[in-house]
Amino acid sequence: MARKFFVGGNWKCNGTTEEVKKIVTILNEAEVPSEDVVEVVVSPPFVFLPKVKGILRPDFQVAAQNCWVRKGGAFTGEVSAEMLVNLCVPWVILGHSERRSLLHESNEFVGDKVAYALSQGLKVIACIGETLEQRESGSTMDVVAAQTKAIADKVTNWANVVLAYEPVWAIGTGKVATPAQAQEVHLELRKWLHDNVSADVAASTRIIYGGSVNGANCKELSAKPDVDGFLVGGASLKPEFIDIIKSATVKKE
Ligand SMILES: O=C(CO)COP(=O)(O)O
Repeated sequence: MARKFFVGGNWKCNGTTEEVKKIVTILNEAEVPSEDVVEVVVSPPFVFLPKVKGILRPDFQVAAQNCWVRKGGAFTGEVSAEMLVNLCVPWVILGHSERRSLLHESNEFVGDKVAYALSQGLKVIACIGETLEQRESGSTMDVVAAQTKAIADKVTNWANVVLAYEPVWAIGTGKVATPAQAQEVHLELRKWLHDNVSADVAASTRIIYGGSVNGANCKELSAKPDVDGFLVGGASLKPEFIDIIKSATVKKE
């Protein structure tokens, strides 16, 4: 089954009303491949979501950067999956490494969040990835397999899940994984899905790469057979995000 290229823009905790307008204007004026070729999802901070959704071109979608693990209620400061559904926000990013490390979100907590968000009808960009220390000690695959297993243990239907492999050492560092490094982990993850979930899920689930992706390095990465798109941080706030979207048409090796 062909996997449609997916490009996510994670704006993280950035932007003012003015900057948000500017970014959306750039996106809206860009000529990019059609929705049949590439799925584009931008993820502003919660407070800008309704605004961005209201002015963004209809062929692009929005994602929240997080949501609460269960039904909303007395959880000060949290935003529930139900609220996102109510606002017609179709996607949510869960398990980002910044939340795993800074806010101590465990594999199990992320797995619960993914399952709950899916149960409410959201589509999920689920993030996994190893630290530099883990890579250097040779445990990359063990780490990403454990993170994926915590999700797989709670999820039965993978149709609305995109798996984002984001090595922590590559995030915001300018130190992008080589295309060979990304391909190696993506292929291993696909094998893991094949052996532990199903052949269908392995073949159809999009595995996207994140970590210092920019307009210059995206083409080489997107040529790799198991790189089904990107989750972009810093460069998603700049005009080069358009070049990254366009890398959807790069021929696979
Ligand atoms: O964390 C990321 C996307 O979620 C990647 O961030 P950078 O592209 O800024 O390295």
